[in-house]
Amino acid sequence: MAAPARSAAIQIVRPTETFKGAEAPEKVKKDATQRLCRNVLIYGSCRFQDQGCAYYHPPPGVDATAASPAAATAPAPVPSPAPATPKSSLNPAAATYATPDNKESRPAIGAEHLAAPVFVPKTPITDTSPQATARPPIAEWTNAPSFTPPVPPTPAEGAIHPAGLGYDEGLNFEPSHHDGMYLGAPAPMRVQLDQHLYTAPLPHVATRQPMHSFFIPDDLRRMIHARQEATYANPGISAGLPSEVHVYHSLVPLGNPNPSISRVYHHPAPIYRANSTVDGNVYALRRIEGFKLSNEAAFSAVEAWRQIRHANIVGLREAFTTKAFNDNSLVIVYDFHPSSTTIADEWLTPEAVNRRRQSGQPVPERIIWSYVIQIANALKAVHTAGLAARTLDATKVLITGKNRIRINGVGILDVLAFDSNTSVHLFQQDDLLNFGQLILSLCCDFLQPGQHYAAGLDYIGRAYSLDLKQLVGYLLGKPTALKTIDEVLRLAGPRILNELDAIQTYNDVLENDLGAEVENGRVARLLMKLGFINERPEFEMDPQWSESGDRYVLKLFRDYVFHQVGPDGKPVLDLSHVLTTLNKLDAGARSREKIMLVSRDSQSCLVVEYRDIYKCIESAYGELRSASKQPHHARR
Ligand SMILES: Nc1ncnc2c1ncn2[C@@H]1O[C@H](COP(=O)(O)OP(=O)(O)OP(=O)(O)O)[C@@H](O)[C@H]1O
Repeated sequence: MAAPARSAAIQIVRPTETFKGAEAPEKVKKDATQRLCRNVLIYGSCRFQDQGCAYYHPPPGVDATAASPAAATAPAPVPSPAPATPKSSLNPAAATYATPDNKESRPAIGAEHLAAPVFVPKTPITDTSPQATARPPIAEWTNAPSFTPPVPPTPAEGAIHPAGLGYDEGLNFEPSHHDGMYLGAPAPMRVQLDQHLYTAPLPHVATRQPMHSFFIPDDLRRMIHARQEATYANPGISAGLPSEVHVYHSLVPLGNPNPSISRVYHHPAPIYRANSTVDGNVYALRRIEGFKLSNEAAFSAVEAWRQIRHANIVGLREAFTTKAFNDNSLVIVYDFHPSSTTIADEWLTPEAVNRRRQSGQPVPERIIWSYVIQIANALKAVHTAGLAARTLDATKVLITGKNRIRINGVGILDVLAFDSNTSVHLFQQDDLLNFGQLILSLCCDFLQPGQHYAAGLDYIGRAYSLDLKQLVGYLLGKPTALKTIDEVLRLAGPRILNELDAIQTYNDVLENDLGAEVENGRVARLLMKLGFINERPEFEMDPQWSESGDRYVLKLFRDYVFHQVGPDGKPVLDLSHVLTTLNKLDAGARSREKIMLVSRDSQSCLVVEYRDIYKCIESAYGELRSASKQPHHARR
């Protein structure tokens, strides 16, 4: 086994030789043998220079000071600085080791110390003061069935987290479920972490199981995956479609590739997903088949629509005519909203209507108000810009994500049905009427086309609130100069606050999830660095590179994180331990928390601070990175 480097704050713990052979009480010898801890190291008193606290004390009833007075009374002596190994990034001046031996006679630390029997503390240390009296009798120590991770001192005693391993105020971790020993990780010495480095869920969004709080919630993850698939999935070459249209390529039909004449556009109007060669983004291309431009001025509205960027409107990017489809087509390019549906698909298909009838549940009023407010918001922006939506139809309102709606297909009728003689005010009045009909169709799925809306309003008055009935009645009322979107917003007033509240609460949830993902991203970067370093077969002609120097610490750390075993020898797959540890390491530049790393053969034991492991990673990764940048001839 390769020797670790001597490093600052890496204390190599060596068992005392205070009691040996016949001197050791029988019980203790038996216990030590059972634990594969050679000699009588459990009597050893190991003191750490940095914090002046002891991990380990002689058990009661055994007078360690008789054999080694210095160990019990004096703080750990500081050895003279050991020379650093050339590649260690750590400060050799702080290298020390713990032994109760007289400091004058202590040899300089060396690799041979790593072969010393492993030091495995076996009982909690709750008080390091000499006044401590409430210690268990020796029989309890030696008859302990298995290793019990020590309970760290209270914060007052050593600024150590009282909850012990597996807990963290910031991350709300689950406790570790195993009480067996971690291979090489028995001592959860902790200092308070920098809380700003951890994402704490807000109380009102922290209702999930703690482990789930590490990761993005399932429904959100599924939604994001579905969007990615809808954006990037390649179903192969679509027959009959050109390979390129203007600056767009890789066309994939959305919906019916050969639609009949659209109810809204009065032309066949297929829509395609396509990639832009200009910016690489994905767009939705609406093609109006058989369109012949008769008046250049018809395109004037396109520029006005291009200026409108609104959360409830599908953004229009550009429009052009083309013969790429072997006909005269108008193509209007929109933002692509992957895996979206429409209000018609969601609520007005015969299946959806049947489902509602069977369950006796109409479309919930909460959802209807949300749609009302979002559409009103969009229309306010459109009308304020001196435009009219003209396509407010259930098939042309996209639902993207959770309840977000966007008016789709804006600008198409401005080109198709260009009419410079009609005042935009009339089109805006049409918008309000279409708006009312859309809401009416959602509330009353029994209404037949052409049927008077009075029956619908009656039903709304019974099944929904009077506010909604009043609003729909207003929208469906006769056009007048006073009928405006502003009045609609006034009628919806109090409900707007509910919507605002819902949006902001959802925003909190998403920000919280984002925070967890930011940490996961940092952990992923850390793992990548460790992956570059650990088990590297050879570097700079040195096959032992990843096993020696700072890298040895990283190897032990990797084992500490991932390769722990329980007392029964079974692998411990404790995700909270992995994430806690890696998060601490990521915050490691400032963390003086110590952990104990023990080699697989239990012959080496290192006590290191997270910041030192951090330095080891930075140093080893830095070596790799500078070597990777060297020109070939400059390398050995
Ligand atoms: N901008 C867009 N981004 C992503 N998907 C879109 C976009 N616009 C439309 N879609 C998808 O394309 C599907 C078809 O839309 P389209 O407007 O052609 O519906 P339709 O019911 O076939 O309309 P029509 O009866 O007018 O032909 C929609 O259901 C929607 O899922």
